[in-house]
Amino acid sequence: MGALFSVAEIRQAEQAAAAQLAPGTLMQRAGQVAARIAIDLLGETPAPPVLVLAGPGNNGGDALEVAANLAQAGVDVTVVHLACVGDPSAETAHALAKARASTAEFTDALPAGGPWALVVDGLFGIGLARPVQGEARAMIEAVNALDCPVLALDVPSGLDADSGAVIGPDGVAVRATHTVTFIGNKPGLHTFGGRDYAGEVLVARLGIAEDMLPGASVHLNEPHLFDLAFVARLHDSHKGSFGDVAVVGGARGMAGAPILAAKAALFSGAGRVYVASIDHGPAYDNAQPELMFRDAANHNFDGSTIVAGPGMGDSATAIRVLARALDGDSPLVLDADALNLIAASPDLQSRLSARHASSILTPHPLEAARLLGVTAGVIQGDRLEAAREIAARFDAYVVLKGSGTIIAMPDGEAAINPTGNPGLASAGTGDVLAGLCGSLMAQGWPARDAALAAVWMHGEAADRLVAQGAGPIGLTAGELPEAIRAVLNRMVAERPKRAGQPQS
Ligand SMILES: NC(=O)C1=CN([C@@H]2O[C@H](COP(=O)(O)OP(=O)(O)OC[C@H]3O[C@@H](n4cnc5c(N)ncnc54)[C@H](OP(=O)(O)O)[C@@H]3O)[C@@H](O)[C@H]2O)[C@@H](O)CC1
Ligand SMILES: Nc1ncnc2c1ncn2[C@@H]1O[C@H](COP(=O)(O)OP(=O)(O)O)[C@@H](O)[C@H]1O
Ligand SMILES: [K+]
Repeated sequence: MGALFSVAEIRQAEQAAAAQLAPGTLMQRAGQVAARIAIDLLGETPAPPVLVLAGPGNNGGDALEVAANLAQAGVDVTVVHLACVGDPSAETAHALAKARASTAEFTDALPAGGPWALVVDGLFGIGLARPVQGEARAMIEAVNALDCPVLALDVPSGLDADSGAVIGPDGVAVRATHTVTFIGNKPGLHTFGGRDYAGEVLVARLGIAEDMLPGASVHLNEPHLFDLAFVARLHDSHKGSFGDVAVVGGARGMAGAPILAAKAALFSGAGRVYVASIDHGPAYDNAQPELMFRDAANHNFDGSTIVAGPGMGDSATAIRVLARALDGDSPLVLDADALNLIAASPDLQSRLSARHASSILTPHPLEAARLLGVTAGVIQGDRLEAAREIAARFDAYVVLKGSGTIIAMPDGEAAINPTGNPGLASAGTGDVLAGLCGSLMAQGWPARDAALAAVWMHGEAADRLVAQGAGPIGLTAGELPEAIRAVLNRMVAERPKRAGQPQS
């Protein structure tokens, strides 16, 4: 469930399965299932014609199978086929003959006509190895200017199925409304550009048994991954039962960031929440009088889960307090300035690597780039790999934020988050996420489950706010904690009643 496979893994499974099947079977199955999806998308109204774009390789072969199937079902189909330089594969040649023999109409260039009821994108799949140029590029640009549904076969043409990056430099990719992806789901459809280019993703296994695929180390982040950590509260409990969170931050002029993190901790159930200010913070917060304010330099963090970084600055005090937090035994969430300070200091890095207690790091791509000494472009070019590398380097749980947030574990396991929306692209939402991670750990959640659940619920809360009309435009970080509270309570209520300690 929710497994994601690399292109190399898919290729291996494809070869193993093809060896046991009559030639062309997988392509024919791909064509049949995609044609059925296309017919569903067309609906029942007498539809205008469908445009099928078939590239030079086997992705084009799939498209030709779709064209033949649609034509056979009585759909009016126009095909543009980019012939390959050498000979096509036997199965593609067979699909071409079949489509040619059908009622599908072939043209050499993209017809100016339309409107199209649907475009089927079978230009390139997982075999694309260089930026799309020339005629194919012009076709992709033309398709992206249309406003009809676009069904991509396997992968939107131009997108890297491993990373979600448009294959570049200066590449283009099809913006599909739907993608039917073959054999197994792929990480690049869900992170970075993936969510924008792939649209709704449907997986067609093509009859390949699960045991032909390797055990996946990457999954979509879904609640079943962290289900056991939800526990109902016992009546006989008190504030000490649900842990203390201390948010360290709030250098001069940045007092709001730790308050957002602290508010998230409070609204997600931490028993007591402190704001430990770096630079003589406020005495109390009028809007949130439950929060307790302390001076970070003199605060005793023993027994608290620490969330360090929001608005922390880079003063000598910030560095001293961070070093103390790293050396201690408290579970730790490291965000924002805490990550920047660590990136700039080999000493803090070795303190982080040497920790025995759990650490969750929540970098956005630029903070991740500083941690690895590369550019944000390099991080985005392979988000999965970057998150895993940081996790391995610091023996920590890593949340690499952005569309399709990656959660990477120190053992190499990783997840890609499907919830959330661009309403989260505003200042302060990351502080809320850090506070939520800390709150779950303070309540006894293992770091792995805390990271997975916090990211999922943070995104789900934003999705619900958007459904209520509170975004994506103008969604504010301060609205998230209440929405997160609703998500969390619903999730606990919906699950079998289990009281006591969260389990991994
Ligand atoms: N094999 C199977 O059993 C099954 C495979 N399946 C399907 O096959 C797909 C993979 O097919 P694939 O390996 O043929 O690669 P594909 O994605 O069509 O692209 C390669 C072609 O594009 C060309 N090309 C590359 N870059 C280019 C550029 N910039 N501009 C122009 N041309 C460029 C490249 O040319 P070359 O580099 O060789 O010169 C080659 O001709 C997979 O995604 C799935 O849909 C399913 O049917 C299930 C069963
Ligand atoms: N387009 C998007 N889609 C989904 N989530 C997003 C998007 N943009 C930002 N987010 C989420 O919003 C949060 C932003 O965090 P961050 O960049 O640290 O901002 P800040 O430091 O201002 O709080 C992260 O959880 C990130 O994953
Ligand atoms: K495609």
